[in-house]
Amino acid sequence: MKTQHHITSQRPSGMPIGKYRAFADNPAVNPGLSDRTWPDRRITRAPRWLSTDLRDGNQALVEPMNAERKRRMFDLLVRMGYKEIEIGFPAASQTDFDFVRSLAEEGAVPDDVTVSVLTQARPELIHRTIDSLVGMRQANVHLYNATAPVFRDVVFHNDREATQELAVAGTREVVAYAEKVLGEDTVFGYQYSPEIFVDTELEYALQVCEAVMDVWQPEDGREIILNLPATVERATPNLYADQIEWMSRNLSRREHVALSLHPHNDRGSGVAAAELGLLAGADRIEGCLFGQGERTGNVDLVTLGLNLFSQGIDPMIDFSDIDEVRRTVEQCTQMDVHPRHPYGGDLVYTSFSGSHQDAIKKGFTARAERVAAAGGEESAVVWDLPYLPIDPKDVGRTYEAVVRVNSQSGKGGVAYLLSSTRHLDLPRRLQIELSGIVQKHTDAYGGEIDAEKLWSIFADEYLPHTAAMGLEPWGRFALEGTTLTSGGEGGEAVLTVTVVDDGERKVLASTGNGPIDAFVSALQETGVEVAVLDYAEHALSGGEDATAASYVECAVDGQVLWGVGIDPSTMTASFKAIVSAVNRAVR
Ligand SMILES: CC(=O)SCCNC(=O)CCNC(=O)[C@H](O)C(C)(C)COP(=O)(O)OP(=O)(O)OC[C@H]1O[C@@H](n2cnc3c(N)ncnc32)[C@H](O)[C@@H]1OP(=O)(O)O
Ligand SMILES: CC(C)C(=O)C(=O)O
Repeated sequence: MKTQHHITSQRPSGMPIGKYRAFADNPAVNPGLSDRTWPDRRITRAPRWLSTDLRDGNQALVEPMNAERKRRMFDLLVRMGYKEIEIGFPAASQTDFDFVRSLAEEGAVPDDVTVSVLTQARPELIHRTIDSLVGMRQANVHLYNATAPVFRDVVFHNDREATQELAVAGTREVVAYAEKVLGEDTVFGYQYSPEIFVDTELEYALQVCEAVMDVWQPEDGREIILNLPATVERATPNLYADQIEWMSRNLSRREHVALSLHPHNDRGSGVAAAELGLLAGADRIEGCLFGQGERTGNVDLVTLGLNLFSQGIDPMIDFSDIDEVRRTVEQCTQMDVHPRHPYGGDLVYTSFSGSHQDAIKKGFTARAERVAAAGGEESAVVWDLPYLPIDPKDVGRTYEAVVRVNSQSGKGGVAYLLSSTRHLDLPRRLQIELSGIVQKHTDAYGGEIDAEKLWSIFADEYLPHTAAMGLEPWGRFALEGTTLTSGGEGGEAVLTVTVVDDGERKVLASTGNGPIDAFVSALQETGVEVAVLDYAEHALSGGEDATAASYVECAVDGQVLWGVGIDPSTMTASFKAIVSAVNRAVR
């Protein structure tokens, strides 16, 4: 046999790559830091979060949220613990304006929450925006204008000076109008975003931000939020981190600046960009739950928060009922969260494949032992489970969905499902036998075997006389009753067994070293040769009428196979298990 070392069949795609340029090659946007510090840093605490679900998220919806859906989203964000919430673009529509007014008039914004509203740098829009805030306790106006060359040239037909002047004049207008309109009761703050920051020449972006700061005059107790958006994500996240570190180093009055990130996800690396940007010195992140937002979305606040959680860092946001969060977001946005979405998707804690299920099952067993050794103190034992980066229970998921069985599954998954839903702890060789039986079903019918279906397959195979799932009883033998008396010669067990053998009631009497030995001898009277090879049992529930499960591996006329019995009496459960094995052998 030859071994293959290289795949050599790749060929040029023929796609028009000549149209594109490497972003990193532009020295105006790539600071080319050789002394960057972010790669050696660690994130040790949560940043300030701003949810822009009601603005950037909302403006990206086919059908923007109505007042009722906006309110439901707002209340969710407050419940989860977001302290900065962008509640809309009040100048965009009457719905947005009225929503802001309703929050102000109903006093619906908790004292520790600051709302924010977005506006273009156009006086009439600024006025309308600030008018919406009257009576609000704490509010930020967020003003933006695009600063990147293609926007200056193509969209605004403005040179650098005029673009900077738009930002400066807009800021002046905000300050002047807010002073005129908002009363003493409103704590008023300001945020500026050079939109399309990532494509803007860095020196120029810095210059515009400085000019805006000169108007706002940040100082102690008067911060400015400077938000540096990856309006369209354009490069690998390390480049965004370099840009952020460069800005953070070069901004004057840095101690009065809340340096904010606003990543989008066009290249699918919004989360990575946000995390590297934090390492690079940012203080604050703007995003949306489950990454709603323009095109491929804003950065996902759920993933960012739970990424922190998985590292033992408090996200300062409550994700303990992730399904409720997801349901509310789906209702409000009328968009589905993908089943594979990190942390919140339907399938993200689920394993179908055999080796994963096996490892998870072993992981749960090992963890239970460690927790027991720690005196039952769950949080004293570090989470370290195969394939599960966080404990699904911590976000309100049950363990039932962790393992789902289909044609890719093995014994571990099948055993896990029976154990978690029916509390049956099958011996290893029985797991292997059952897995083969389940595999035949999945091969024949495809699809998933859920817990109910698995139980019906199991009951039909091993418990044919249990009135489970309305299954037809089958099998040569049915056990009607047994009477055990001890005290035979030499302390032998003396047993009377009543069975129905192919429709005929038989009363069999026998003796043996113990009840099982006597039962096997009784069956021999019917012409069946049985030897018990292995035996296991456990209780199924606590209390006086605890039900027992018995598993018996038998050689029946030379054929080795398992039987299962369930009965309130351990002894009867083991007799039933032997009958189960015999019936299976002669089926
Ligand atoms: C990256 C982002 O997400 S930015 C936020 C974007 N969100 C939204 O736009 C949602 C809400 N927007 C709207 O409802 C509308 O755009 C409105 C009500 C604000 C304005 O509507 P209109 O007056 O009809 O203008 P329109 O949306 O077409 O805006 C384009 C004009 O605004 C100018 N403009 C765009 N952005 C800005 C800005 N930040 N500051 C000043 N002027 C701007 C454009 O240059 C253009 O001017 P022109 O007509 O002289 O060529
Ligand atoms: C207004 C700004 C912050 C924005 O939404 C963007 O650049 O994506």
